[in-house]
Amino acid sequence: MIEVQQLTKRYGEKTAVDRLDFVVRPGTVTGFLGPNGAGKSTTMRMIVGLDAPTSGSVKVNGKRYAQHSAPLQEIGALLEARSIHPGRSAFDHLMVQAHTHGIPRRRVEEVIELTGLQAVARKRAGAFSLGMGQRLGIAAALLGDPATVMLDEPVNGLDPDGVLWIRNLLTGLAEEGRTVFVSSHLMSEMALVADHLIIVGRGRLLADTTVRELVRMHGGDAVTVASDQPARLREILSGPGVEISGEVGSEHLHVTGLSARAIGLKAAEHGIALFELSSRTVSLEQAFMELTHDAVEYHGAGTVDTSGRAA
Ligand SMILES: Nc1ncnc2c1ncn2[C@@H]1O[C@H](COP(=O)(O)OP(=O)(O)OP(=O)(O)O)[C@@H](O)[C@H]1O
Repeated sequence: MIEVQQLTKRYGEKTAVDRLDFVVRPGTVTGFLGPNGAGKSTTMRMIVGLDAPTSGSVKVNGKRYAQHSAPLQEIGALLEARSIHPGRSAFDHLMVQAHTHGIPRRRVEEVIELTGLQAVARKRAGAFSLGMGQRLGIAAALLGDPATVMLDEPVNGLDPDGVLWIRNLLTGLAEEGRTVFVSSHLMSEMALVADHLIIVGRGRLLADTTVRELVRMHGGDAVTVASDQPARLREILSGPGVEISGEVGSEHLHVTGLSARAIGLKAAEHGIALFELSSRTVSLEQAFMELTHDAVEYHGAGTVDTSGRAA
C-alpha cells in the first residue's frame, strides 16, 4: 500500500509535485499517468526516499520509507535512472544487493529465472540490451519479495515480446495480492494492464479512478440510433441506468447504458425500423488527451487534440 498525503516538491520556483493525495491499494495494478514533466518520476523518487518532500508525506505499507528496517523487503522499485556497474555480471549485481540485505543466494537465482535472465546472468551488465537492462532492473526490484512493487516506465524500449512479458508479470504480481504501481506514457498499454489510474498534470492530481470510469466520464460507450419514431423509441429504451438524449425534431437519439445489439433487438420487437445504429467507444487515449490537454507543458507544433482544436 502506498499512501500519499498533500505531497509537494518544489525545485526553486518550479513546483514539480503539488499537494498530491492518493492511495495505491494492494491486489490491483495501478497506472500512474501524466504528460511529460507532470511530476511522476519526482513522486516515485519521494515514495522511496530518494528525494525529500518540500511538504506533505508518503507512507509505504504503513510507514515512511526510512522507518522500515528492511525497505527492500517492503517496496521494490525500478526507477528511470538505474545505476548498474557495467563491468559486473547480472548475477554479481544482484548478489551484492542480496548480501547487504541478508537475502539468500537462492532468491537471486529465483529472480534471475523469473525475469528470464538465466542465459545472460554471468555476462557483463554493460553489454546488455535495453530490454535485458530492464529485466535486470525488475529482478533487483523483486529481490526482497516486496509487498509493494513500483516501476517507472517499465515497457520503455521493449520489443512486443518484452511488453507482453511485463504485462503478465504485473498482473501476476497483483493477483498474488501485491500493490503494483506503474508509470507509463502508453495509454493503450495501461488500458490492458491497469485496473485503477492515478492521473497527474503539472504536479496536480487530475483523476483517481478506474479505467472504465474514466472512459465512461469522457463519453463512454454511446450508441447513436435513428428512426422515424424517436419519441416511441425513447419510451421503449428507457430504464434504470439508461441515458437518452436527442434534439427535438431530430430522428437521432444518443443512448448510453445499452448496447447497439440490445437497442436493435428492442426496436425490432416493437416493429420500429432503424435507419442508423452505431456505437462510439471513447478510447483511454482520447479520454487521457481530453483530461490532460490543459496540463501538457510542451505541445508539438501543429498537433491537434481529440476535440479538434489546434494545440
Ligand atoms: N532535480 C530537479 N531540479 C529541477 N527541476 C526538476 C528536477 N527534477 C524534476 N524537475 C522538474 O519537475 C517537473 C516534473 O518532473 P518529473 O521528471 O517528475 O516529471 P515526469 O512526469 O516524470 O516526466 P516524464 O514523463 O517526462 O518522465 C519537470 O518540470 C522537471 O523539469
